[in-house]
Amino acid sequence: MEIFKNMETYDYEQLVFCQDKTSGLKAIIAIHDTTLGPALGGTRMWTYASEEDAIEDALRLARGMTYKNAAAGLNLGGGKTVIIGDPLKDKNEEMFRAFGRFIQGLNGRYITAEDVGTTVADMDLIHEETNYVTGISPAFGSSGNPSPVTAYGVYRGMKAAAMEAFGSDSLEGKRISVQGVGNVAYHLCRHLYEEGAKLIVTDINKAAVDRVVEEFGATAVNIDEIYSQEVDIFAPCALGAIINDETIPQIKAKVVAGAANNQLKETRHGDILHELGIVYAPDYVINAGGVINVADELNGYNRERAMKRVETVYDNIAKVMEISRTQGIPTYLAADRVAEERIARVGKSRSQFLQNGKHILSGR
Ligand SMILES: NC(=O)c1ccc[n+]([C@@H]2O[C@H](COP(=O)([O-])OP(=O)(O)OC[C@H]3O[C@@H](n4cnc5c(N)ncnc54)[C@H](O)[C@@H]3O)[C@@H](O)[C@H]2O)c1
Ligand SMILES: CC(C)C[C@H](N)C(=O)O
Repeated sequence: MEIFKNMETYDYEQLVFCQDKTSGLKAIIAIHDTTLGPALGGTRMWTYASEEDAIEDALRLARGMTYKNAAAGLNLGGGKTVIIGDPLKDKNEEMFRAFGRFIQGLNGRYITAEDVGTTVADMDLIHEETNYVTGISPAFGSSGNPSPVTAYGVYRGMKAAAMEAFGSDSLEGKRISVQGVGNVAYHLCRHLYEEGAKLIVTDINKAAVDRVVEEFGATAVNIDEIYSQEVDIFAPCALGAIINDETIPQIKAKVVAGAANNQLKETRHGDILHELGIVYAPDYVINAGGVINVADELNGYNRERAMKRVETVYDNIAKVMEISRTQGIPTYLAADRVAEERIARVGKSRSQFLQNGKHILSGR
């Protein structure tokens, strides 16, 4: 892999490799763009097939956070970490504390939070070493686990996408397939069940499936059967790249709207959905509830204020749909334009000099 060439293609600022032999920490922090502010993005722990796969995932996810934070109207840049390892077997206290010290070394350029494979308890360990971490225990005045809030945002965004596709944002009686029923999707299923939707679910974890079958009357299907279900809405809530050449021909849903990051394997798959008339709610717009919530901690966490802001996911999806419709472009492209225009606009005004007390001459 030509790392610098790859970084140059999408203009990444920084890639940090963190190694700690005692704890077994092998982490990669990717900082994509800090035009709008410090890079905020979660830490994923995953068993990658190769170091290259881990680097690629960190880079892709970090860029996604730049767009997510920009489109959500946050004054934050984009970054992400991947820790190489099995979250069920390889975690230890020293690992997260060592990682916390690496984050501290970046002096606020990167702020972390949860992602797949990490928990509030892990964030609390990081917090032992640095303040640049969010999603820590409410006992510290923090917002805790972001997943239920992400789920609420996805639910609201799904309603906005339904409005576009069906002319009504009611999900009552809608058939909705959900791929992966983990932290976010469990709460999403609860909202959908409470509104009267019919759920069809799958997961590689049987216990997770059983829970939503028992609690929300969901119907379970095999992993590879989820794409071809006769449903109104398909909600990808596991990992990325699941909208691809193999899956698109199977999809019968009129709407794709879910929590997973990087759902389109390639951008051309967003073009194909558009051509087929399938309404795609861009992943980083619809799943921004969690980051909106943890970002509020930077102002001293206020749940009411944070939840008010999470409500904007509905409006943000509606806006992207409107741009797509009026300009005749796919929704993923409409979302990219919203994010890129904001970064360009704000970046331009931030380029004007503003005394910040750290002028090079001030120490003389
Ligand atoms: N947690 C958040 O607040 C948040 C915020 C924004 C985006 N996301 C994204 O949403 C997605 C889900 O996040 P989460 O926190 O719920 O993670 P999670 O690990 O709790 O849930 C993911 C679920 O998907 C299942 N899964 C994995 N591979 C699968 C497969 N091939 N088929 C079916 N199921 C499979 C897992 O067993 C797990 O239950 C991720 O892509 C994450 O990056 C999460
Ligand atoms: C900051 C977080 C809550 C990050 C979250 N995992 C996301 O992808 O948005």
